[in-house]
Amino acid sequence: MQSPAPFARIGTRGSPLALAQAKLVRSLLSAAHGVGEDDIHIEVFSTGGDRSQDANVSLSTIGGKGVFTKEIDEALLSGRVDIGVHSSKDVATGLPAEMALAAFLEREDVRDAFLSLKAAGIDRLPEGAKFGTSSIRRAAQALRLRPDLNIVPFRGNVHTRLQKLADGVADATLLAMAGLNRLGETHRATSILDVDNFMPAPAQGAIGLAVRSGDRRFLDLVAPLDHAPTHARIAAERAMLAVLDGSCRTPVGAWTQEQAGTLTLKGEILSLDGQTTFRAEASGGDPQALGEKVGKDLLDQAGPDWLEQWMA
Ligand SMILES: NCc1[nH]cc(CCC(=O)O)c1CC(=O)O
Repeated sequence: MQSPAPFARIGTRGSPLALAQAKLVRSLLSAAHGVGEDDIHIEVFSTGGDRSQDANVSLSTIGGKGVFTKEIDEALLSGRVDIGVHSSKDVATGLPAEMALAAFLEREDVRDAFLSLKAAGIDRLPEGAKFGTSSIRRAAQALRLRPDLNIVPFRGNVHTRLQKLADGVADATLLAMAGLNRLGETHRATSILDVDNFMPAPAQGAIGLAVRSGDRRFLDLVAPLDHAPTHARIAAERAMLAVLDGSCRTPVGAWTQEQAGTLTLKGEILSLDGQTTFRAEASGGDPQALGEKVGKDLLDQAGPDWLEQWMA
């Protein structure tokens, strides 16, 4: 006998952070629609990003786009799951027309944390200290302040990285406060970094829900979970990133504030060594137009060949 179809099927990665996020979405869906949590299934997928993690391969080597989402996207489009739950910053710009990031939960702390068992802040690290990060944005921002730092590759889920820190693989690292908070590991942050020196990744700290664009039932189902101010901020930051080509080889930071429906978006692009920075800022009410404006301003400042010049 075939069991009845569940109310909804959620697709997620299997890391503790991804599972915590999927369970949060399940409980919110359950409350919003008055259905039991056991009627909302969580399906776990291993993505290319997860599989390459053990080998400590850098993400830029794998080649980026959707490396943490591809298998879930495919399951969504083929109808194996109905809702993909993602860290929005891991979702590529330029999604296929058949799928959409339809809702965003209220954004967590957008900032990065500094973590070290040896120094109270980045300025206190000894000359040439090992700075663990596989994020080209974090590496460039750290090198901008401390060109002497020795950047070492640092991948794996949050707990793996905390263990590597304890093992002395690096003297310090940066992690998103959002991830630490969602895992109940807030206390692991040595200090929280200011957004001017450490502008977060576009869309950092926001859980995004992907659904099939034409599937009215699930569009309606996730709608009550959408937090409009977060949605607007993420839309602006993703529009900016799309203009910059969304290359994961490009250090990009973004930070949006919202006040009474007006967004202010700050963006920056950096050279890999952190020694060149371009910044732009604008305000407006239309997230898409605002993001495109700031993105184009950054491209104009840097010149059309900036990618090639800096990445050569
Ligand atoms: N690529 C890993 C990743 N994707 C999203 C988060 C943090 C959670 C978030 O931004 O919502 C992290 C870990 C980190 O950067 O520390």
